[in-house]
Amino acid sequence: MWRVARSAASTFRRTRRLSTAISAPCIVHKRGADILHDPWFNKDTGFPMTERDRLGLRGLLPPRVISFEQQYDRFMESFRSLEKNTEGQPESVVSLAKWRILNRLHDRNETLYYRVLIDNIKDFAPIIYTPTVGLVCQNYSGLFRRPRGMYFSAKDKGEMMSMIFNWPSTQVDMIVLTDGSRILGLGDLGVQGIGIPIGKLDMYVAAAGINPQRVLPVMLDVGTNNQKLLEDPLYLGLRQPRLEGEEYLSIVDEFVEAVHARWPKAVVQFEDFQAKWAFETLDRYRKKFCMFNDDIQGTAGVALAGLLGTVRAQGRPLTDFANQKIVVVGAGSAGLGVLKMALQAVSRMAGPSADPHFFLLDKNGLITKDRKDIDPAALPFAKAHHEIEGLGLQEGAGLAEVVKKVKPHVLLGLSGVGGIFHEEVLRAMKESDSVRPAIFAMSNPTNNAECCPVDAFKLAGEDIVFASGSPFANVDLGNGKIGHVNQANNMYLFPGIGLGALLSGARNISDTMLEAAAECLASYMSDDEINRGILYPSIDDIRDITAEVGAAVLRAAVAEDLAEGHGDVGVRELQHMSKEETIEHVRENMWYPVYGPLVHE
Ligand SMILES: NC(=O)C1=CN([C@@H]2O[C@H](COP(=O)(O)OP(=O)(O)OC[C@H]3O[C@@H](n4cnc5c(N)ncnc54)[C@H](O)[C@@H]3O)[C@@H](O)[C@H]2O)C=CC1
Ligand SMILES: CC(=O)C(=O)O
Ligand SMILES: [Mg+2]
Repeated sequence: MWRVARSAASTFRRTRRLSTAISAPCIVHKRGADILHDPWFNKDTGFPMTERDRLGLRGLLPPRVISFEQQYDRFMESFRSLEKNTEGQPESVVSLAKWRILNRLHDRNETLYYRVLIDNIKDFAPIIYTPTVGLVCQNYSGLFRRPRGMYFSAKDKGEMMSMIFNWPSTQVDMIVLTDGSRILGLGDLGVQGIGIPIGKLDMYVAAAGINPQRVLPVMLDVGTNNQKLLEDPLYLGLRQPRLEGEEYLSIVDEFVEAVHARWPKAVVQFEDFQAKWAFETLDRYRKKFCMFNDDIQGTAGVALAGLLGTVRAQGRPLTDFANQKIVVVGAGSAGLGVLKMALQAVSRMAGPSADPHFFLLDKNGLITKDRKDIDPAALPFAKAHHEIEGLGLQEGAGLAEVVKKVKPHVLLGLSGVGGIFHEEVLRAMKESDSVRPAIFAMSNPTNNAECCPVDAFKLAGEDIVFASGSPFANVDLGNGKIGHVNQANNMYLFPGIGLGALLSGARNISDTMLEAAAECLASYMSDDEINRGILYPSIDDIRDITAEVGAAVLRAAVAEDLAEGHGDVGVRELQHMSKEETIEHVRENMWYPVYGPLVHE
């Protein structure tokens, strides 16, 4: 069950390993300029003379050989000068300029790109991931220079089984798939949503050490209902309304079959699908192959780990989670996923007859059993009349009224609506029944956060525990005190879920595996950190936490008899590994960017 222990010290913390680390030779089927134009193999000026001779590169590069470390420093220098030169310019201009310089490196030399990303993950995650990735998706058609990933459109019906063989890599381990229908809190962005699978897979490479030659970002373009995009002459996607019903599902089915025909053991992460398709596809496929929905399941685990942290921050035993009053704002894929997992945790702690104190609101206010046309997925969390009449609440009550009357321990936003935790709501949280009220403004990107931390600490009090989905700076509370800002983002779990599923060779991803991931994250923080309001590890430790989460998921898959083994490591071997050996096994399987010798075949 839920433990509270500090894990072994980080071994991955901001290590700049020697570029001379020994790496197995890599076979290339190209020569000359073709290699320079292939970011998987390109080393730019870093090709040693022997390799230049071997691969027909002599004369195609300036004569001096530059070391990997020099190339690294040169890139970081240009990045820092860009920061300096763009000082004072609007934030969106600066963010896009930073994204461009990183993207150019990504397009040119993946080894160097992933090395700078891993070593500077805290600075670069906000560029390749939320919030800047949202801006990139919004401007995708204008920013487009060259494709990345694969695009399957409604016009490709009947062709996908052969199209999948157009992907140049022989092996794919990890796929992130979107239909672009709900990109962060930015709505339907159609084909432009491809930026999200790309950003998520960058996090897979950086955090989980998945080999970048084995990842595949995928856009399933079934049209868009975004009128502005349909009218934009530069829009790069299908100019038609979204497919619905069976027509829609037949496209997803065909894609899924094609993927599994070519790579039967690939793990598929569904990302940023609108709620109805997020739930429907999860139900449809989760027992059939190794997939999960990050917004429903990854978010749930991260939120639950944070919620358990807030119980500890109140100085209460974890079992007190069953008594926490939690108001969740947003009844979509993320909000419902969180409540479902929280309900399972309460049932485990207090028994199946437990009566959790959850309150759920959507755009029409408090959801009760009186709601007409209630979403069946929200029904288990809808309040009965007798549960709220004592509080003077009724169907559709507004957020401020609910917070004033419930005095919740936790206010958690997954609504996608920026600023919805306004002054009246935040002041009401000051009257919470908790000694450390918790405010989770989890919507992305930054402008869609339900509130900003400065307002939260100012209006709800300095004792709050605060988390947001996108990164914000800590708040200076004066008198030398700091209001800690946590980043409650599924990035702490999805890389470990995917990696653990992959290395176990799991047939599918069970609730037990997901619970193991959440439990691992929850138990990662020390009491001292929790008391200081720190609920999640620093993103600098993302490889370390991912190794532990991956091992927890792998062990859960083995224990549940879902594992089939991976590569030359069979189930029996996995079964005999201790917890520490499993963590080590996961670490050893993480790819790390170094220039290995290239051999032409
Ligand atoms: N921090 C994290 O790791 C994650 C954050 N998110 C964020 O959560 C947000 C929602 O995502 P989904 O649940 O997938 O979206 P969704 O579209 O499925 O659900 C949004 C929900 O918010 C409700 N809502 C809209 N306006 C509201 C209002 N004024 N008051 C109360 N409720 C309102 C809607 O009725 C709906 O129930 C997005 O901004 C997304 O970026 C999602 C997944 C992970
Ligand atoms: C973080 C994430 O998955 C989202 O905002 O949709
Ligand atoms: Mg998402």
